Amino acid sequence: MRILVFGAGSLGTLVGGLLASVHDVTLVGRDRHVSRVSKTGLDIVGAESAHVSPAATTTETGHGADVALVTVKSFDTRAAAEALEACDVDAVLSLQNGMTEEVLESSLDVPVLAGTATYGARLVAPGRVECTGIGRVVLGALDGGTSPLAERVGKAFRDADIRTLVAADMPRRRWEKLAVNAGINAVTALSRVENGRLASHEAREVAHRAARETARVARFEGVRLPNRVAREAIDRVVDQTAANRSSMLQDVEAGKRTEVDAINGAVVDTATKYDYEVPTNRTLAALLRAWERGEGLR
Ligand SMILES: NC(=O)C1=CN([C@@H]2O[C@H](COP(=O)(O)OP(=O)(O)OC[C@H]3O[C@@H](n4cnc5c(N)ncnc54)[C@H](OP(=O)(O)O)[C@@H]3O)[C@@H](O)[C@H]2O)C=CC1
Ligand SMILES: CC(C)(CO)C(=O)C(=O)O
Repeated sequence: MRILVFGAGSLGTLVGGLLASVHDVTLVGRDRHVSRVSKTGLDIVGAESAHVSPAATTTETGHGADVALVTVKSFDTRAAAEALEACDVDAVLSLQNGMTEEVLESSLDVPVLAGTATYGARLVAPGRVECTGIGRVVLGALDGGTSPLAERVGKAFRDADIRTLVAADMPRRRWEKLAVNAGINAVTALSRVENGRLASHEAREVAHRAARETARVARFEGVRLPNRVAREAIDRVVDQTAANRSSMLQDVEAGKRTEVDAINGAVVDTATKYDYEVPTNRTLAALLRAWERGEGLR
């Protein structure tokens, strides 16, 4: 399968690198990284270990693919969609956090698959990516149901030994992941603690409230996500990723822009459509944006 990875940073480089062991992969990323990969190949270290030699470039122009993986940060999704319009790709799969597939679907006239990834990845140097945790990729039709395209892409991932589930209920899974990110990412970023600290702290109640608000908004959108399931998802992920510093905490510690707009901001924006108040998500989004617009970003 020909695979274009648009946004070869941490996650894109890890997933693209693993896929490169059996597929024709092209990484689209920034110059220092893709130049090193082109010259000396890619080292995958940590929980996964490999040396692969995918094609690597700074521009997507002129590249075709059976599927393009979108792995830019959520706030770069519209630019990614505009770039992919100029490419000859037959399908798109987002592995991003946040509700980004709608942006891709509105801009591109190819099928958009929904995806979530719980692998941990960190680009440690140009040409070198660390797998910080083996998780799973879950992918499927954006609106749910079975999809021969999703089955083909899922097989391609499994053929590369990537733990992959093809699911027919992506709407619910997306909203459940959003509830997890809305609760854990913002709370750990603002309190500067790893995920596991929430297990024994009153801040877990804040995460639960953000998740419950997200579940209510999901139900407004016609997605069956009970409050209990959202709350249990928070507790499960806090337990399973106890040592993780969430991606939002890592962004804050690095002085980088966060994905708050596509996470807590998306909950607020969607709730507003239904004239429904989500005070916890609104507060978390406001505090993170205040940090971003204050002294936060370097
Ligand atoms: N890292 C992880 O462990 C996981 C990440 N995710 C999600 O995956 C997504 C990506 O995260 P992550 O990999 O950590 O982020 P990164 O910032 O490491 O990767 C994104 C990369 O895309 C590059 N990029 C953006 N626009 C372009 C462009 N037009 N052309 C070429 N390169 C471009 C960025 O460069 P620049 O920074 O210079 O703009 C950056 O190197 C996020 O939504 C995140 O929440 C989900 C699960 C796990
Ligand atoms: C699930 C969780 C919270 C794991 O850290 C995550 O997706 C992230 O950090 O963005």
